Amino acid sequence: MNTKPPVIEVEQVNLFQNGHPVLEDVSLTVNEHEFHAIIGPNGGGKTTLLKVILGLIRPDSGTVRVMGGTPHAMRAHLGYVPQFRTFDFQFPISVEDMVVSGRLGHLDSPFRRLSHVDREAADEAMATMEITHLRDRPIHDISGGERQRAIIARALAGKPSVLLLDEPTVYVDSPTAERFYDILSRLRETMTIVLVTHDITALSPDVTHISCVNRRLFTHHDNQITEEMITGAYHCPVDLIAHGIPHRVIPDHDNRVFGGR
Ligand SMILES: Nc1ncnc2c1ncn2[C@@H]1O[C@H](COP(=O)(O)OP(=O)(O)OP(=O)(O)O)[C@@H](O)[C@H]1O
Repeated sequence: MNTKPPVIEVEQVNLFQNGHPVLEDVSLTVNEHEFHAIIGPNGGGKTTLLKVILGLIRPDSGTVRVMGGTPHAMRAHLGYVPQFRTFDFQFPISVEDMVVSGRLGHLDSPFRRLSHVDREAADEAMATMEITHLRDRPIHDISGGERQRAIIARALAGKPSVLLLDEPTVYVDSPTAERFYDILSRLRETMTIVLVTHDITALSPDVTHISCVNRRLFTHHDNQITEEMITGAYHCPVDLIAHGIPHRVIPDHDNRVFGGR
């Protein structure tokens, strides 16, 4: 019998921002080695939900547990890849400097210098993300796909058990996204992956579970996007055409249905 607690357990979370509900009665369970995609429209609450899981935002009610503990106590197990646009790629550092900065959360004292253990973890992360050959290049001087792999390597340098990614494929073309998903599928052998995206056409076929969030959360316990989930979360009628990789067509919004937000 598996007695391990779920990797992530969100129970009946409600959260308001400026008096407006952003998450309403949200519950989500993610188990070890799942590749869980959270989809939903812009402004649906995807980033907020990730920040609640990370312990960066406290919900107004409900509970969040990470590997049975509080997000704060378990933060060393969490690797976070924020949205691409939050990084300043004009900053004058090399790819290696950027990746090794992912070790800073592991320094037990502000006076401890980076050790060979930190350097080795950064080397391993660069090898995993296939960017070792770029290590000395300035981050402003590499392509969008290479930058994307560098920010993920930075999260991997912390040796997380869970990798949480916010819109990781938003600035890359589809061959680059496919290569990136191959790497994520390999990573799932050693960690749990949670990915949020508004782009449901770009989802990996290796995703094991899909949830759809638009203030409320709808979960489907396999990797199919159902019409119910999309209609419930996007508040619009949707025709779904499945070809292994889910595809969808969203007709014009019906304002009578859409009026909710
Ligand atoms: N700090 C904040 N103060 C006020 N409102 C906020 C704050 N953070 C988020 N919101 C609001 O909460 C809602 C959800 O935002 P969130 O960024 O979580 O959505 P999202 O699904 O990640 O969107 P996107 O796909 O555009 O990144 C939005 O209406 C947003 O304006």
